[in-house]
Amino acid sequence: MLLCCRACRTMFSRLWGRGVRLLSAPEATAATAFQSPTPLPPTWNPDNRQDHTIPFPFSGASGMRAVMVEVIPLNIRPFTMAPWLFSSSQPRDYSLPNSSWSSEMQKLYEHYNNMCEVDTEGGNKVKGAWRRLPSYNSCLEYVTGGQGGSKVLQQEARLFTRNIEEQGAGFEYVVFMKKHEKTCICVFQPGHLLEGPPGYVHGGAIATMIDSVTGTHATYLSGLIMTANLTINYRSPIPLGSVVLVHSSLDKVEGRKAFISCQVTSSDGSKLHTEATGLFLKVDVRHLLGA
Ligand SMILES: CCCCCCCCCC(=O)SCCNC(=O)CCNC(=O)[C@H](O)C(C)(C)COP(=O)(O)OP(=O)(O)OC[C@H]1O[C@@H](n2cnc3c(N)ncnc32)[C@H](O)[C@@H]1OP(=O)(O)O
Repeated sequence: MLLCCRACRTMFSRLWGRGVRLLSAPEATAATAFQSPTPLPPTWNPDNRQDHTIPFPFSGASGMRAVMVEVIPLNIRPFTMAPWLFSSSQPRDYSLPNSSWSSEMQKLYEHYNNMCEVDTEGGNKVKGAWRRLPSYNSCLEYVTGGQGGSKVLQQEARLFTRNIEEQGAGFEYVVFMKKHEKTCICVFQPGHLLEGPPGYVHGGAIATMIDSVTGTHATYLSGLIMTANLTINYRSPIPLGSVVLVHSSLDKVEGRKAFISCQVTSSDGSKLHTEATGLFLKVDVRHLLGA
């Protein structure tokens, strides 16, 4: 599906949370080459996204760009957002290593990354049990497309955990998802701006990471979700600048509800810092829009 007009966007908003994935530019190019029954509008040019800016009259927001989406009829659905919808360049993937990462953080990243699915030179994928989840600092705009009911989320909004510009000062983390066991693991290095008690991480920052990791996990499992309940027990303080693991596992799914449990441990797993349980409810995009 090419998001090029009001009808497509309306369809996209209806499919949101039911296995919709935005395609990357190379994927979109391949899809149009092999699957599109009709030629794409001349405005579609993945190599120069500035050229396919199109008017977006029904929301009042001009400059929306066309993107490709793919509907994936699987139980576990990727939920890759594409902030380049609003940008002429690829967004920064915050889950990739940077110079602030300690050697321990880097080592753990490589440990899990080496077990991920990889692309080979021939274009084939070598299956790995894990998948690194990319992480961006902004989400795309949601539209209802309904008459008079469209609402656009603030373009200036930024994901809470990714809005500290100084590398290493705030939340440095990467989430990996194990495909078949419905578990996620996050390697987390809390920076000095997350202080609570002297030298230790603030409980709210720990709660934020737990909500983010379990919420991301629930999103990949169920689509669009909201946290309904989070119960946290703090067992031992987390030193600032240390590296910890946030383990997330799906306990059960009951209708719209996903029950997830979580433990924050030292990097070798020997020390329990925090444990939590969360309830996530699958919601319709209209819930976010207050419709
Ligand atoms: C890819 C990037 C990912 C980034 C990840 C970031 C994740 C961050 C996630 C968040 O932080 S979300 C923000 C914090 N959460 C909120 O602001 C949610 C505010 N609450 C609501 O919007 C609604 O209350 C909610 C969507 C949670 C539920 O409203 P609904 O109208 O959809 O559900 P309803 O009240 O009809 O209840 C449905 C069922 O859930 C149960 N339920 C609802 N809230 C509950 C609760 N708090 N505790 C226990 N059960 C609850 C309720 O009893 C009922 O059970 P039964 O079906 O068995 O009768």
